[in-house]
Amino acid sequence: MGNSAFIALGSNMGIRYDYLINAIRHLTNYPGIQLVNYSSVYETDPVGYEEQDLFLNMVIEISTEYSALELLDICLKTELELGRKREIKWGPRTIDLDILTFNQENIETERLTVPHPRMQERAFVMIPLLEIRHDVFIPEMEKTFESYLNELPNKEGVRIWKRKNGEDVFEPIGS
Ligand SMILES: Nc1ncnc2c1ncn2[C@@H]1O[C@H](COP(=O)(O)OP(=O)(O)OP(=O)(O)O)[C@@H](O)[C@H]1O
Ligand SMILES: Nc1nc2c(c(=O)[nH]1)N=C(CO)CN2
Repeated sequence: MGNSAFIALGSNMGIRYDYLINAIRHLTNYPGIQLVNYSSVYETDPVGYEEQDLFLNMVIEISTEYSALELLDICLKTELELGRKREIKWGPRTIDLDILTFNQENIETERLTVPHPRMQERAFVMIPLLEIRHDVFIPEMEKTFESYLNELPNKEGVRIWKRKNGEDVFEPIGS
Protein backbone atom coordinates (compact mmCIF):
# COMPACT_ATOMS: atom_id res chain seq x y z
CA MET A 1 0.00 0.00 0.00
CA GLY A 2 1.66 3.16 -1.18
CA ASN A 3 0.41 6.11 0.84
CA SER A 4 0.54 6.92 4.53
CA ALA A 5 -2.14 9.15 6.06
CA PHE A 6 -3.15 10.33 9.50
CA ILE A 7 -6.83 10.95 10.17
CA ALA A 8 -8.39 12.73 13.17
CA LEU A 9 -11.72 11.44 14.46
CA GLY A 10 -14.13 13.35 16.69
CA SER A 11 -17.64 12.73 18.07
CA ASN A 12 -19.82 14.51 20.60
CA MET A 13 -23.28 13.04 20.01
CA GLY A 14 -24.90 9.76 21.03
CA ILE A 15 -22.67 6.87 22.01
CA ARG A 16 -19.49 8.69 21.05
CA TYR A 17 -17.12 5.74 21.42
CA ASP A 18 -19.26 3.62 19.08
CA TYR A 19 -19.10 6.32 16.42
CA LEU A 20 -15.29 6.32 16.57
CA ILE A 21 -15.09 2.54 16.33
CA ASN A 22 -17.69 2.32 13.58
CA ALA A 23 -15.87 4.98 11.57
CA ILE A 24 -12.66 2.94 11.80
CA ARG A 25 -14.62 -0.15 10.70
CA HIS A 26 -16.14 1.65 7.73
CA LEU A 27 -12.75 2.99 6.62
CA THR A 28 -10.91 -0.30 6.97
CA ASN A 29 -13.65 -2.16 5.11
CA TYR A 30 -12.36 -0.54 1.94
CA PRO A 31 -9.94 -2.91 0.20
CA GLY A 32 -7.41 -0.11 -0.30
CA ILE A 33 -7.18 0.97 3.36
CA GLN A 34 -5.28 -0.69 6.19
CA LEU A 35 -5.10 0.42 9.80
CA VAL A 36 -1.48 0.88 10.87
CA ASN A 37 -1.78 2.51 14.30
CA TYR A 38 -4.28 4.24 16.57
CA SER A 39 -4.02 6.58 19.54
CA SER A 40 -5.79 6.40 22.88
CA VAL A 41 -9.26 7.89 23.04
CA TYR A 42 -9.34 11.36 24.63
CA GLU A 43 -12.22 13.28 26.11
CA THR A 44 -11.85 16.93 25.21
CA ASP A 45 -13.50 20.26 25.98
CA PRO A 46 -15.25 21.69 22.92
CA VAL A 47 -13.20 24.27 21.05
CA GLY A 48 -14.54 26.99 18.75
CA TYR A 49 -18.23 26.74 19.52
CA GLU A 50 -18.29 26.03 23.24
CA GLU A 51 -22.02 25.52 24.01
CA GLN A 52 -21.92 21.83 23.22
CA ASP A 53 -21.07 18.50 24.83
CA LEU A 54 -17.57 17.17 25.40
CA PHE A 55 -15.95 15.35 22.48
CA LEU A 56 -14.16 12.08 22.20
CA ASN A 57 -11.18 12.48 19.87
CA MET A 58 -8.51 10.17 18.55
CA VAL A 59 -6.08 9.87 15.64
CA ILE A 60 -5.41 6.87 13.41
CA GLU A 61 -2.67 6.09 10.93
CA ILE A 62 -3.60 4.23 7.76
CA SER A 63 -1.81 3.03 4.69
CA THR A 64 -3.78 3.33 1.51
CA GLU A 65 -3.77 2.80 -2.22
CA TYR A 66 -6.18 5.67 -2.71
CA SER A 67 -5.23 9.18 -3.68
CA ALA A 68 -5.78 12.00 -1.21
CA LEU A 69 -8.98 13.10 -2.97
CA GLU A 70 -10.31 9.55 -3.09
CA LEU A 71 -9.60 9.29 0.63
CA LEU A 72 -11.47 12.57 1.25
CA ASP A 73 -14.52 11.19 -0.59
CA ILE A 74 -14.35 8.00 1.50
CA CYS A 75 -14.20 10.09 4.70
CA LEU A 76 -17.16 12.26 3.64
CA LYS A 77 -19.17 9.18 2.66
CA THR A 78 -18.39 7.55 6.01
CA GLU A 79 -19.56 10.68 7.85
CA LEU A 80 -22.86 10.55 5.94
CA GLU A 81 -23.29 6.82 6.58
CA LEU A 82 -22.83 7.45 10.30
CA GLY A 83 -25.55 10.10 10.34
CA ARG A 84 -23.48 13.28 10.20
CA LYS A 85 -25.51 16.37 9.42
CA ARG A 86 -23.86 19.72 8.77
CA GLU A 87 -25.65 22.32 10.82
CA ILE A 88 -23.75 24.69 13.11
CA LYS A 89 -20.16 25.50 12.08
CA TRP A 90 -17.93 23.69 14.55
CA GLY A 91 -21.13 22.46 16.25
CA PRO A 92 -22.19 19.01 17.49
CA ARG A 93 -21.54 16.05 15.24
CA THR A 94 -21.93 12.28 15.36
CA ILE A 95 -18.60 11.90 13.60
CA ASP A 96 -16.03 14.20 12.03
CA LEU A 97 -13.12 12.86 9.98
CA ASP A 98 -10.29 15.20 9.06
CA ILE A 99 -7.30 14.21 6.95
CA LEU A 100 -4.31 15.59 8.84
CA THR A 101 -1.44 14.51 6.62
CA PHE A 102 -0.96 12.55 3.40
CA ASN A 103 2.61 11.27 2.98
CA GLN A 104 4.63 14.45 3.36
CA GLU A 105 2.66 16.30 0.77
CA ASN A 106 1.35 19.83 0.69
CA ILE A 107 -1.98 19.72 -1.09
CA GLU A 108 -4.03 22.79 -1.78
CA THR A 109 -7.14 22.27 -3.86
CA GLU A 110 -10.62 23.70 -3.58
CA ARG A 111 -11.86 20.63 -1.71
CA LEU A 112 -8.81 19.56 0.24
CA THR A 113 -6.00 21.23 2.16
CA VAL A 114 -3.29 19.01 3.63
CA PRO A 115 -1.74 19.28 6.17
CA HIS A 116 -5.06 20.22 7.76
CA PRO A 117 -4.82 24.01 8.18
CA ARG A 118 -6.09 24.20 11.77
CA MET A 119 -4.46 21.11 13.24
CA GLN A 120 -1.47 22.81 14.88
CA GLU A 121 -3.69 24.99 17.04
CA ARG A 122 -5.84 22.09 18.28
CA ALA A 123 -4.60 20.21 21.32
CA PHE A 124 -7.38 17.63 20.74
CA VAL A 125 -5.60 16.74 17.47
CA MET A 126 -1.93 17.28 18.35
CA ILE A 127 -1.91 15.25 21.59
CA PRO A 128 -3.30 12.03 20.04
CA LEU A 129 -1.23 12.54 16.87
CA LEU A 130 2.02 12.86 18.76
CA GLU A 131 1.12 9.88 20.93
CA ILE A 132 1.48 7.66 17.85
CA ARG A 133 3.88 9.65 15.66
CA HIS A 134 6.75 11.74 16.95
CA ASP A 135 8.68 12.42 13.81
CA VAL A 136 6.08 13.98 11.53
CA PHE A 137 7.57 16.80 9.58
CA ILE A 138 6.09 18.39 6.50
CA PRO A 139 8.41 20.33 4.22
CA GLU A 140 7.40 24.00 4.22
CA MET A 141 6.13 23.81 7.79
CA GLU A 142 8.13 26.11 9.99
CA LYS A 143 8.49 23.80 12.96
CA THR A 144 8.09 20.19 14.01
CA PHE A 145 4.67 19.16 15.23
CA GLU A 146 6.19 18.54 18.62
CA SER A 147 7.23 22.15 19.01
CA TYR A 148 3.74 23.29 17.96
CA LEU A 149 2.32 21.10 20.71
CA ASN A 150 4.76 22.41 23.30
CA GLU A 151 3.56 25.96 22.63
CA LEU A 152 -0.15 25.14 22.80
CA PRO A 153 -2.20 26.46 25.74
CA ASN A 154 -5.29 24.68 27.13
CA LYS A 155 -3.82 21.20 27.10
CA GLU A 156 -5.69 20.53 30.34
CA GLY A 157 -8.89 20.39 28.23
CA VAL A 158 -7.70 17.02 26.87
CA ARG A 159 -7.83 13.89 29.05
CA ILE A 160 -7.26 10.24 28.25
CA TRP A 161 -10.64 8.48 28.34
CA LYS A 162 -11.06 4.86 29.27
CA ARG A 163 -13.94 2.65 30.15
CA LYS A 164 -13.35 0.36 33.11
CA ASN A 165 -16.10 -1.92 34.45
CA GLY A 166 -18.72 0.07 32.54
CA GLU A 167 -17.65 3.43 33.97
CA ASP A 168 -15.82 6.35 32.42
CA VAL A 169 -12.35 6.86 33.87
CA PHE A 170 -10.13 9.84 33.08
CA GLU A 171 -6.40 10.24 33.31
CA PRO A 172 -4.60 13.50 32.83
CA ILE A 173 -2.03 13.31 30.04
CA GLY A 174 1.55 12.70 30.98
CA SER A 175 0.72 10.54 34.00
N1 LIG B 1 -7.70 18.03 5.30
C1 LIG B 1 -9.03 17.97 5.19
N2 LIG B 1 -9.73 16.96 5.76
C2 LIG B 1 -11.08 16.92 5.65
N3 LIG B 1 -11.84 17.82 4.98
C3 LIG B 1 -11.18 18.84 4.38
C4 LIG B 1 -9.77 18.96 4.47
N4 LIG B 1 -9.40 20.08 3.77
C5 LIG B 1 -10.52 20.62 3.29
N5 LIG B 1 -11.60 19.90 3.63
C6 LIG B 1 -12.97 20.25 3.25
O1 LIG B 1 -13.68 20.59 4.42
C7 LIG B 1 -15.00 20.11 4.31
C8 LIG B 1 -15.45 19.57 5.66
O2 LIG B 1 -15.76 20.60 6.46
P1 LIG B 1 -16.40 20.28 7.85
O3 LIG B 1 -17.81 20.76 7.82
O4 LIG B 1 -16.15 18.85 8.25
O5 LIG B 1 -15.50 21.22 8.71
P2 LIG B 1 -15.37 21.10 10.23
O6 LIG B 1 -14.82 19.73 10.54
O7 LIG B 1 -16.65 21.54 10.85
O8 LIG B 1 -14.27 22.18 10.56
P3 LIG B 1 -12.74 22.01 10.51
O9 LIG B 1 -12.39 21.87 9.04
O10 LIG B 1 -12.25 23.28 11.13
O11 LIG B 1 -12.38 20.79 11.30
C9 LIG B 1 -15.00 18.96 3.38
O12 LIG B 1 -16.14 18.99 2.56
C10 LIG B 1 -13.72 19.09 2.61
O13 LIG B 1 -13.97 19.41 1.26
N1 LIG C 1 -12.75 19.30 21.53
C1 LIG C 1 -13.15 19.39 20.27
N2 LIG C 1 -13.65 20.54 19.81
C2 LIG C 1 -14.06 20.65 18.52
C3 LIG C 1 -13.95 19.54 17.64
C4 LIG C 1 -13.41 18.33 18.14
O1 LIG C 1 -13.28 17.32 17.42
N3 LIG C 1 -13.02 18.30 19.45
N4 LIG C 1 -14.32 19.67 16.34
C5 LIG C 1 -14.77 20.82 15.89
C6 LIG C 1 -15.15 20.95 14.46
O2 LIG C 1 -14.18 20.54 13.61
C7 LIG C 1 -14.96 21.99 16.73
N5 LIG C 1 -14.54 21.81 18.07
